[in-house]
Amino acid sequence: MTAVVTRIQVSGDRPYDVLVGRALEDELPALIEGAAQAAVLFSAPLRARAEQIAEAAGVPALLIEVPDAERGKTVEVAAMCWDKLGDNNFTRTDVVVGVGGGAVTDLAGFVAAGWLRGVRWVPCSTSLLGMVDAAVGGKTGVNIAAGKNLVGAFHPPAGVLCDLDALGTLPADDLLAGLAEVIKCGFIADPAILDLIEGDPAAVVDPESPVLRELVERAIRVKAEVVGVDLKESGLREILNYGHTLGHAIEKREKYTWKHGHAVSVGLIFASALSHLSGRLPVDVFERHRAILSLVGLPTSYAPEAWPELLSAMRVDKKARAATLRFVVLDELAKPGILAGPDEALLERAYAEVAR
Ligand SMILES: NC(=O)c1ccc[n+]([C@@H]2O[C@H](COP(=O)([O-])OP(=O)(O)OC[C@H]3O[C@@H](n4cnc5c(N)ncnc54)[C@H](O)[C@@H]3O)[C@@H](O)[C@H]2O)c1
Ligand SMILES: O=C(O)C(=O)C[C@@H](O)[C@H](O)[C@H](O)COP(=O)(O)O
Ligand SMILES: [Zn+2]
Repeated sequence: MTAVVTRIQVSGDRPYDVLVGRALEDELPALIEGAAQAAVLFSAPLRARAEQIAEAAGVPALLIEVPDAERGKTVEVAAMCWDKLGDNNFTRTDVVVGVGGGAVTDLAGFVAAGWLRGVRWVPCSTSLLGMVDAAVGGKTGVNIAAGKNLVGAFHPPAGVLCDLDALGTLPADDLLAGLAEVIKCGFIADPAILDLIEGDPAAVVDPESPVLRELVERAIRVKAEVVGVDLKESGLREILNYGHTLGHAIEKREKYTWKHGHAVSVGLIFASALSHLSGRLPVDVFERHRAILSLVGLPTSYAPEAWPELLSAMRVDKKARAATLRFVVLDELAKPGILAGPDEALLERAYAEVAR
């Protein structure tokens, strides 16, 4: 039987496809046509897959190993990669390939965006979170001391490969992290996602299950529709940041040792509490957040004493405008909006829902 490949188009000035399927490495040569060489960025756990992808590229490939997870998402690591491209005479027709989870593909995209002011790149996503979110939409970047993803560029890829075979080796906790972004998509745009998870929570953590594939494709479609009309986050794209204002603050406080998806999970409780306590979101939808995130085993609470530090970290969130904090909230299921400048008492009451 021929394996089915699903192609989801992302529109925009330079449209591209997100491919979901199995054994997708043979799709790479078409995406990098005209390149004389490829730089394949990867971290240690993905060495074997990176070598396989480098082999399939059909052009000489420079393998560049970077530190794993958030340790690789730094300006210093990006500079190390640029030095290697320079040493190997990378020109504008050459291509950067990222093989890994969201951390490696965010870095690879940033390296590509900076090199010669922008060369082609292809994320070969290997984590659930990467497939449904990080590899799609052209947000690339690194973390700095002041906060998460504060330096980066919008630089859409030439195409995205989401090879479901990779999920077979993904640690269970990282699969869970990806589910947080899938659940986010359920609340902001596609409630069928929530029904699927609530209907069969065991299937959603089985890398072989058709339910997981359906969730991957649904979440990608949500993201593709949004970034296809608002690449640079001038409006609509902000909805993808639901749960992230507090989530990023937690990641910073934890010195990036918490998984992004776990921090977003706590952030979703906070954002839904803010939505409800500001009189916008009915209580049942608010409570559904805690229920579904707990059902799959994601965290829903965080340290009570952390609030002052988190509030200060949230002030450098990209959605803030001058001193005004802005949050993505829900008015009802699948109806996101913006809450600008909530008073501190309201923020504290929402945090009490997290700190319990
Ligand atoms: N650019 C965007 O739009 C966007 C969207 C969402 C998240 N992100 C970023 O993505 C990052 C999180 O991504 P993540 O959850 O994939 O974490 P990650 O990239 O840190 O990967 C988590 C761990 O899983 C390992 N791993 C990945 N795939 C594997 C596989 N198939 N087999 C074995 N091990 C594997 C990695 O080596 C790492 O140790 C964060 O930095 C976040 O800010 C970016
Ligand atoms: O693609 C987006 O836009 C998102 O907000 C998706 C988020 O899940 C993702 O974590 C993104 O990297 C956050 O972007 P940031 O601009 O807040 O750093
Ligand atoms: Zn995210």
